[in-house]
Order: sequence, then structure tokens, then C-alpha cells
Amino acid sequence: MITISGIIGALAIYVVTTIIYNVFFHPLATVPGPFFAKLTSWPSFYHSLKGDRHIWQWQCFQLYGDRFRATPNTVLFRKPEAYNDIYNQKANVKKSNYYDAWPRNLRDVNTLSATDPALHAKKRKLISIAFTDQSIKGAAVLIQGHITRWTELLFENGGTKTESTWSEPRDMSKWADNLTFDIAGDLAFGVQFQTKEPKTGDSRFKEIPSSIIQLMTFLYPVTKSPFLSLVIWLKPRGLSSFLEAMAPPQVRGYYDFLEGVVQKRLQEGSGEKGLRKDLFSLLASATDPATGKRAYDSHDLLAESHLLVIAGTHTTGAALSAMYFYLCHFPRVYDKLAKEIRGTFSSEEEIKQGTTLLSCTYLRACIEETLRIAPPGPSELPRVVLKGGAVIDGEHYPEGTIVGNSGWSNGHNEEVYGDSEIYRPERWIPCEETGVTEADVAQLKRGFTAFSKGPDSCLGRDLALLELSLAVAKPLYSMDVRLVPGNRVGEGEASREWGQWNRNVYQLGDLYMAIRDGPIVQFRKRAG
Ligand code: HEM
Repeated sequence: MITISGIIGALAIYVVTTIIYNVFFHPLATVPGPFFAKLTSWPSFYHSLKGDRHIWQWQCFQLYGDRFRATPNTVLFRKPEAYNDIYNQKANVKKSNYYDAWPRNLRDVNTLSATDPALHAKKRKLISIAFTDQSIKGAAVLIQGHITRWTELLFENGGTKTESTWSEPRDMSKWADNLTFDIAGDLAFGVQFQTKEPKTGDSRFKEIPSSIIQLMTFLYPVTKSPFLSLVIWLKPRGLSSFLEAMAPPQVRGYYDFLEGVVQKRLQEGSGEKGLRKDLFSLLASATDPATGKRAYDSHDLLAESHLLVIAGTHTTGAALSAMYFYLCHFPRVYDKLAKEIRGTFSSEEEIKQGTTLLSCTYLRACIEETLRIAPPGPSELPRVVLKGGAVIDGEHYPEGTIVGNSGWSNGHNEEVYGDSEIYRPERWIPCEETGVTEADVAQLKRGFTAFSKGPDSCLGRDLALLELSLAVAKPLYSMDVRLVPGNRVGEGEASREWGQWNRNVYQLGDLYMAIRDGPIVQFRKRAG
């Protein structure tokens, strides 16, 4: 007969043998790391709830060196060599089951969440039609329109009296998310969400950028939970419906919003003449070369639409607000960039996609430096090692090991950057005067992780770079910008965790994508 003391005894034996195995006999037993992380994934889970896994990882790298064991089965790295070994085209890895936890149900798998390499490759090939040079050229006109309007609003709204006075304070996190969300809506669906318009627009849309954050806050800890495998097994067995029922109202609001937009677009598309050449219509009319039939049904379209909105909004938004933070905290850089932009163009209207914009090398270097020091994906993109194992930074790891490169720790690696907490765009430009060589820059670029690389790299990279270039160049051409005097939102402070003390480092939270506050800035028309 099974007794309570028997159950407790069996449990105790299981726990003790697991501990002994994980610490002494596990294939990763020799990899350094925090003691509790070797035993269980609770520390990683705990930090996912706190939103500071990237800082915890940074602390671990300071203590244990270039790799550490983050869970019994996970090894994280921060060196460029390891990054290249994990994410290159031929690496013997695939996306880990972390990605299986994100879809709402089995029909909600999109390009990003597909973990089967063959399915992922098929989906990626199909969705790539939305990111050709031609699509981006078409998108550029639309992006320019949004950013021109945003630039007007940055200064105009808020009751500024004369052109020489500073505007009302602007929280650049919110302003950046509203801009990127409006652009994502227009690019993906041809819909004007108008969240950047303070006085007009549908208030339900204005909630959505913060609903996306609620969604990530809700789901990210699930993906890092010690019960992830159980969660994935239970999802098609009723857990998905339970999670949806338990989701905060804002999250359900986001799902309703997305379904509404997709439904509307499907109805518009039924009569063909309603189809606009937005990303949605490209996908809706795509054919699968293998079957000759429509590539996407309504479930696939909903799933990919979710990806286009999420991937396009807070990533670019985080980078944009970070750029304003660093420009306001490093006046030398600000002056040099303003000089480049104001000297290159002779009117704000001239600032658009093209060779002149591309000739602004300092602007491009500022973007690269921002994505290094404030990566929109602050933690690792987990990959699982496949049969035969993988060699990472000279060490062999067996099949089944979860590996990843930590974005924040990579960008804040003193051994690579020397002055990693200084915002110094010059490190990305070869120049005799500064002593930076072509080889130095090539070396840094090999370790540049923001858009990932290899088979799963970001498809929206060129769109994002264009958005960032325009959303900095246009305002800076016509306006001066400053921090609201005395306002420190977004800065590090001594009362925070080790690794978050520097006032001149923009503080991110980690929910897979970066969350953040501020900087709070003001604009005024520049003289001349
Ligand atoms: C600064 C802005 C951006 C950054 C830093 C960024 C970064 C990334 C990263 C790191 C990944 C890989 C994620 C993973 O493996 O878990 C990714 C994937 C992706 N991104 Fe971006 N992204 C940005 C903007 C955009 C934009 C504007 C779009 C399009 C509207 C976009 C579309 C995608 C897509 C479709 C994927 C999935 C690729 C695949 O799985 O094959 N991204 N992005």
C-alpha cells in the first residue's frame, strides 16, 4: 500500500539523486555557474518574473567567465566566437522548445515560433516576399510619411507658445512605440492606427502597444518556467484555453484587436479589388510553389500578422528610445551627429531613403552603437544542440544542450569593447585619426548580435534601419533636443542591482524583447 511517508521518501530520494546527478555526473557538470542554477531552472524563472534575466546573466559572466550554466541543461555565452558558432548557417542546432510555448494553439505557429527546421525554412521563404528590395522601396514612402508627421507632433503638440521655447516633455519610450506601431499597422494591413496622434485616433488602438507588453509579461515567465516541457505537453490538452481564460484583460484585448484587423482585411480582400499592396495582401495572395495553392489560410495569416506586429513594434521602438537617451547623455556625439545631418541635407523633406541618407556614416555608427549597448533582445535566443553535438568556442556540447548568446552581456563585454559602458559610435568607423582599422570594425561586426544571424536572422533588418535613420535624422535636422532638466528616467542608479548603477547607461527590462521607460525629452525649433 502507498503511504504518505512512502511518497515523501520516494520524493526525497528523487530530489537527492537529481541534485547529485546534476552537480557531479551531468555532461555539463564541469561548466561553472551559480550552484542553484545547476540544480534547477528556478533562478532563471525567478529573474524572468523580475524582468532582469539579462542583468543576472551579466553578473554571472562577471563571476564565472565567458560561459556559465544557467539551468541544469543550459549554457550561455558572451564571446563573439561562441555567438558565431551557435547562430551560423551550418550550426548543428535548432530553435529550442522555448519557442513552442509562444503560440496560442497549434494553428498559431508562425515563422518565428516554428521550431522544426524544415517548417521554419518553408515559412521563412514564403514570408520573405514581404521583405524584398521592391517591398522595402514601397514601404519607404509610407515610413517617411509617418516620421514626417511624428516630427511635427514632437514639437507641435502640447501648447508650445513660440518656436524658440521647448516643447512639452515627451516620454520617448511611448512616443517611439506609438510611431513604430503606426508604421507596423500601415505596412502590414494598410490600417491607420493613429496612436501617435494625441488628439485624434481610436482610443482602443492606443492601448495596444502597452497590451503587447502585458502579453510578454504574462508569457515570458511561462517560457522560462521549470515546467516548460509539461506546459508544452498540456497546451494542446486544454492548457491553451485555460491560459487564454486566465490572461489579463489587456492581453485578451490584444488578441481581439488582432483578430478584428485580420478579419477585416480578409473581408476586404475577398473582392480582389479591395486588396492593397501591404504585407498582408502579399501574404494572402502568395502561392505555395510545392502545391500551387494559396500558401496561407486564415489561421496562418493571423499567426504571421501577430509576428509582423510584435516584431515590428517594440524592437524598433526600444532602439529608437535608446538612441535618444544616448544622444542626450553624450553631448559630444549629439553635436557631431547633428552637424552631419544638418550639413548633409538642405531641408527636412530631402531626408528620405537613398544614397544621401546612406552616406551619413556617423548616423549609421550611432545606430550600431545603440544596438550594441541597448539590444532590443537583451537575453539569449535559445537553440538546442542536435544529434552529434556542437563545438562552441572550442568545447564540445552534447545533443539536447540548450545554448545561447546573451545580447546584453555580449554588448557589455569589457574584454571586447574596453569601454563598453561608453557610447562611442567612432568604434564602428575605420579612421586613421581615431586609430580604428578596417580589421577592428570587421571584428566588431562579426560579433554584432542585434539582428541575430544565420537561418533565423531578422527579416525586417533593412526596414528597421530605415525607420531608425529617419526617426533620428528628421527631428534632428529641424530641432534641438534635450533631457527635461533634472529628469533621470531610464538611467541607472546606485540603489539598483549590481550592473545597473551607471547613470549614463539606458536601463532595459527583459521580456525576450526589451522594455524600458524614458528618456523624457523636449524639442525646440533650431535657429537658422
Ligand atoms: C531594431 C529593430 C529590430 C531588431 C533588433 C530585431 C531583431 C530580431 C531578432 C534578434 C530576431 C531573431 C529572434 C529569435 O531568433 O528569437 C528577429 C526575427 C525576426 N524579425 Fe526582427 N528585429 C527588428 C525589427 C524588425 C521589423 C521592423 C520587422 C518587420 C516588420 C522584423 C521582422 C522579423 C521577422 C519576420 C523575424 C523572424 C525571422 C525568422 O524566424 O526566420 N524585425 N528580429
